[in-house]
Amino acid sequence: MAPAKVRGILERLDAGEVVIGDGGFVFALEKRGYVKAGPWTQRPLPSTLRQLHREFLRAGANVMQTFTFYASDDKLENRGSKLSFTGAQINAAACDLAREVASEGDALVAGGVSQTPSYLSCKSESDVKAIFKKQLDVFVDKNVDFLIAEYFEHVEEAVWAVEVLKETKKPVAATLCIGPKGDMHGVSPGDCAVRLVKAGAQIVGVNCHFDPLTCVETVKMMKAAVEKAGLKAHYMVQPLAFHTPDCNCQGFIDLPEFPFGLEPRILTRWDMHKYAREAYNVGIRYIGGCCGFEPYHIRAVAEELAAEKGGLPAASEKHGTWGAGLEMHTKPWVRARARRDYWENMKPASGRPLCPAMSTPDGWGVTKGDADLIQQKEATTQDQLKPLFDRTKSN
Ligand code: MET
Ligand SMILES: [Zn+2]
Repeated sequence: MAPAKVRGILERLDAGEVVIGDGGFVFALEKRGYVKAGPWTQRPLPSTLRQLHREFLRAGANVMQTFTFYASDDKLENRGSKLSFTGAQINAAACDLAREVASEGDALVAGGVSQTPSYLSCKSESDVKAIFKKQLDVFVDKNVDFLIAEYFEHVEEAVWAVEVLKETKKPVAATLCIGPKGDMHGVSPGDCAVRLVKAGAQIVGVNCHFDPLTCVETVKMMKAAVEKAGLKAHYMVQPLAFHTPDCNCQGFIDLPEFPFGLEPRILTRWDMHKYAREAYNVGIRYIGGCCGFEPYHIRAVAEELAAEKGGLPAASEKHGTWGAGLEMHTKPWVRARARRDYWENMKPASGRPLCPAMSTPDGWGVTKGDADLIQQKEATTQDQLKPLFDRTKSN
């Protein structure tokens, strides 16, 4: 049960407050060796999740998202996973853990649904909605504070998700994983946002797939279109913590480094200051992170917005704004870096000889409606992989 005194998401946003989101769970847990890239969510992970939620809370996050990314029954069955847990069990455990940690601070619990293999495989609207409904039943039972439809490449599916989530009467946020070029069917960010608001989402924006400033730019386009249509909404952004200047409309999924070689692209904490300020300046008030975001990235967002938030997060005790914590460093030249203008102007070297600054995205251009994207339940065989390997070689 939610403690009565915690103020809701709309109450906070309506009052003009900044709400800080959490970070990238699937990527963080994959690196720590607890989830597999692709299926991502496959089982409850009590102690690991509790610790990660706590780290984001300590870093200043006001929202604990349930670790339910891709935890719909159709995705869990996907690609031959032999699972010992049902979707309902995984979703319920995720809600309990998020609530346990949220109650340790002033945080809210958000139940999340994401795009489904059923949609990509061209199943009907009612089939896809039934998948969302199953996850939603658990979120209602566990009384999450609000709902997020996140990581949708096609606005049509996101609208279906919002329509289902709305039935609960809980606040609904919707974020697409798109950039300025729009969704995978070519619908512009502005049109996507208008459709989501009309479907009933009170908070709209983007998550994942692109770097922070590209995501902020995309949400700015959404905001302009929603306002032009005479509608009202709150805005939200949860970008990657990777630089993606070379991406096409499919975002970082198309980069050759995805998902196991992205490290050289990670944003520094100082890049995060710039992101947080940009997002705030365009009027976005729910500011968080997605893949690549570690707790220290969220701490940087919270530090940049400390004046607006009315204070620093607990984790800043070990940091000090703009490197102030270096005052006690052993080496004098490092102590000399305990100041804002040093970190604000420092250009980090990549340290990687012979590496290009940018990559060429794969650009297979496969999306919903394309036979190659029909999802299967069986594990992919070597025979099925071979033509894919060959195609990559010829690119
Ligand atoms: C691939 S996007 C993943 C979003 C999810 N909220 C996570 O952080 O894990
Ligand atoms: Zn992500």
